Amino acid sequence: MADMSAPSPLVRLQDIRFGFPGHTTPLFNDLEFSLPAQERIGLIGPNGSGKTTLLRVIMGLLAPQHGNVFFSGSPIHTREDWRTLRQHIGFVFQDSDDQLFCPTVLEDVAFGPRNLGLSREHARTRALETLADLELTALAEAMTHTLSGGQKKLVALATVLAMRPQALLLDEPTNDLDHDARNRLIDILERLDTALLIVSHDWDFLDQTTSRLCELHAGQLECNGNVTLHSHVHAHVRGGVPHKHGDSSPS
Ligand SMILES: Nc1ncnc2c1ncn2[C@@H]1O[C@H](COP(=O)(O)OP(=O)(O)OP(=O)(O)O)[C@@H](O)[C@H]1O
Repeated sequence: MADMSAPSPLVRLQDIRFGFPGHTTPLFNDLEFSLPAQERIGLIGPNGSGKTTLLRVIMGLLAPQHGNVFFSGSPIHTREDWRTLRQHIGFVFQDSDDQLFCPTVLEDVAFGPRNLGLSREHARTRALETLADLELTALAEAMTHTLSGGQKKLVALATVLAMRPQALLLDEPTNDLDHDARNRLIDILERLDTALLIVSHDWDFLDQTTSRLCELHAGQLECNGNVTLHSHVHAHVRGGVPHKHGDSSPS
């Protein structure tokens, strides 16, 4: 019997079917997924399996042909519902240029808080705090278009964190990052208490930042059990990809 006292997951996908127009087979079929508060999930799957598309469905950027998206236990129906979800779930795009559109870094990072209704001054303070947390203060007045790919990625993360989200969806966050920036990102994510859903082909990064893996394969999502005490990545044959598993799984 369901535990009625269990808190609702932050995000839930119920019975999702989605296909792009013109494609004969849907990308997702009867897909189910839950992201509980503070859970850290790595989303893996072959190229073209639909990982980015899944993040876009969660954010309401693509509408499924069937099924429901829930935020904190409530099904999303209206534009206002989507607005609420987007205020609490931050999406860091694969391409930072899709995320950064203001002339300066500070303006970009203050944009989200302004949208949440904070005053200009409060939004600026929030943006500066967020940049300081990420050790990016030196970039505050920089023109966004002059940043390197790695700097843009961290600033894109700052634009989302400035909104104090309950969950972060990150699409291939280590692309464009050199070794130091990648380590900085790992440190930053470790310090957060938000839920995480990270799409990545970087196994080592997922091993360090997440505690469960979900694999997209043939339109379905398969998630392993909790991996909290003992986890490792190895070349276990499941869909031909390495995966992480917990004590309960056979090695
Ligand atoms: N706007 C679109 N219109 C039509 N087809 C699309 C569109 N966006 C993606 N697709 C197709 O949908 C499938 C899934 O794409 P998606 O980018 O979600 O996969 P992915 O798992 O993130 O891939 P990768 O690991 O290569 O980043 C691919 O076959 C892709 O070509």
